[in-house]
This record gives sequence, structure tokens and C-alpha cells, in this order.
Amino acid sequence: MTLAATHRMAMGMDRPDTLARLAATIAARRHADPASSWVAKLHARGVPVIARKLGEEAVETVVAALSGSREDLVGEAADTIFHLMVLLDAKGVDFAEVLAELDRRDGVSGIAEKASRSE
Ligand SMILES: N=c1c2ncn([C@@H]3O[C@H](COP(=O)(O)OP(=O)(O)OP(=O)(O)O)[C@@H](O)[C@H]3O)c2ncn1[C@@H]1O[C@H](COP(=O)(O)O)[C@@H](O)[C@H]1O
Repeated sequence: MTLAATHRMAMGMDRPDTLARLAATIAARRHADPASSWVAKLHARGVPVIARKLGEEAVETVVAALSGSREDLVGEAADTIFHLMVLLDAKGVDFAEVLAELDRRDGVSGIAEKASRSE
């Protein structure tokens, strides 16, 4: 594998459609049978349960980062992103809006942005 290809893979740039595909799957599964769909089961339980689940997955990600294996961290990070996307869908927020916000921030240093808020 070339260095450029390795870099693309490391940055996830070889999978530009992953999040868009997952967002579409989550939207499509929202009203599926809760007995066979985790997305539908979460949706049926409501936003507070989904939000709590996201919080649990975020904490599990922190624990994996501090004391778990690399594999644990990858798995918990995936769980966190997935449950964040289920929560956004349940709140009617298009994941593209989050991506657009990240694009808007591109090139704006977090240090400079924080300093501009304290002036
Ligand atoms: N990416 C995911 C995904 N990631 C995690 N999960 C589920 O999220 C649940 C997490 O619950 P728990 O934390 O209780 O499970 P756990 O982490 O194994 O248990 P603990 O270790 O916390 O005790 C598990 O049932 C996982 O299978 C997911 N379920 C679905 N998807 C995607 O959503 C699509 C639709 O799924 P369904 O709606 O289930 O058809 C799938 O095709 C996938 O693309």
C-alpha cells in the first residue's frame, strides 16, 4: 500500500459514504419492528432513553481510552457515533447539518475561537 493510500485509510477518507449511509439506514429503520431493530427499539423508548444510552457509550469510550485495548476503543467509539446519530435522527436534526457545522469550523483554531469569546 502506498503512503498516500495508508494516509487516506487512516483519515477514513476511503469511506466518505459511511456516515451518510448509516444516517439513511437509521432513518429507514426508525419505524421498523422493535423486536428486530435496535434503532426502532430505541426510537420507541424515546429521546430520554436514547440520550442516556449515548451518555453510557460516551463513558464506555472514555474508559476504553484510559484502560482498555485499542480494539475496545474502536468498538466503543463506533457505538458512541452510532448512538449520537440515532439521537440526532430522533430530534429531527439532519446529520448533514452537523457535518456542515464542522465544515464551517474548518480552519478556525480552537484557541483563537475561545479567545474571541472571552474578549
Ligand atoms: N451500527 C450499529 C450499531 N452499533 C451498535 N449497535 C447496537 O447497540 C446496542 C448497544 O447496546 P448495549 O450497550 O446494551 O450492548 P453491549 O454494548 O453489547 O452491552 P454492554 O457491554 O453495554 O452490556 C447493541 O445491541 C448493538 O448491537 C448497533 N445497532 C445497529 N447499527 C447499525 O444500524 C443498522 C440498523 O440496525 P437495526 O435497527 O438493529 O436493524 C445496522 O445495520 C447497523 O448498520
